[in-house]
Amino acid sequence: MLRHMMRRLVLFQGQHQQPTFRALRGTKMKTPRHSPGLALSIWTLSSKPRDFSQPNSSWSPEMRKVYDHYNALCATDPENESEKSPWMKLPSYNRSIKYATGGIHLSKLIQAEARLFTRNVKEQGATFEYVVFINKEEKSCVCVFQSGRLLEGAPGHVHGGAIATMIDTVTGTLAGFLSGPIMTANLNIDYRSPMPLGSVVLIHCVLDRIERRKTYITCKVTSADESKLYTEATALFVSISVGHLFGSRS
Ligand SMILES: CCCCC/C=C\C/C=C\C/C=C\C/C=C\CCCC(=O)SCCNC(=O)CCNC(=O)[C@H](O)C(C)(C)COP(=O)(O)OP(=O)(O)OC[C@H]1O[C@@H](n2cnc3c(N)ncnc32)[C@H](O)[C@@H]1OP(=O)(O)O
Repeated sequence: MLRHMMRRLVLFQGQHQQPTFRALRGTKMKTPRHSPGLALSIWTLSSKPRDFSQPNSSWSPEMRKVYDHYNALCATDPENESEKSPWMKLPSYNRSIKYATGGIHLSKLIQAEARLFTRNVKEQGATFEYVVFINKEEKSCVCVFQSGRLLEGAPGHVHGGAIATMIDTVTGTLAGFLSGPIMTANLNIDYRSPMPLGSVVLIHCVLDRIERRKTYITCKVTSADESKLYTEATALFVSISVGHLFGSRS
């Protein structure tokens, strides 16, 4: 079965050369030597999966305010339509495979019950509410994150593992945008001050460098007004072939 699914993924690889995020960016980046060029284009999904990046009623006024601020940055200036904004909002699904062409069908074939860790609770606002905005020119991103009541660690504060999850997700999203399919190889986190449960924070990530298959990202987590530093991190992502997920070492 696994071998069959892998063959399907490899077939997709052969048919399409545009990784999702590269297609979204519309600019050419140097493809890492081992990047498989997985068939990824959210435009060609056969039916529409739920996009978790849309506002919902669990969002606090502060979450909505920061979201509106970054969302406005994504809009093209009507007085200067030829100049596209470097900012874009990323969609967010409950399975990463839904980013692939035919993703809905693949997501039913491959471990149909699996869900992305950060998007697996139906109750809105209970765990991870977040949206990622990418700045294509700066090779950076900002994630607006509101923690829910089920993420408690120290009383009244966000669990360090939940913070690590969000840092992995956001640094990984930026690395995936820049380098195609990747996996986290190394994540270093310094927790500087406790993060109040239910608060809205910003996760700022920027590309440090790309060396062959290695993409290095740095990250800072701050309060929504950026006056308080909660967490700092560095992350290393290694480009993989799809076969790597099925046990191949190529
Ligand atoms: C279907 C594809 C999906 C792709 C998804 C992409 C984007 C999707 C977008 C949105 C999805 C939404 C959010 C989620 C996004 C991301 C967050 C989740 C990511 C994860 O949560 S993922 C789970 C945790 N992750 C693992 O489960 C990895 C286990 N691990 C391995 O699978 C291997 O270990 C691997 C692949 C890392 C490397 O293996 P390998 O055999 O391919 O490569 P090799 O070992 O040769 O290393 C090559 C060069 O990296 C250097 N290097 C390697 N490891 C290092 C380390 N730790 N420290 C320092 N340097 C290191 C070497 O020194 C060498 O460097 P040099 O080239 O200079 O010699």
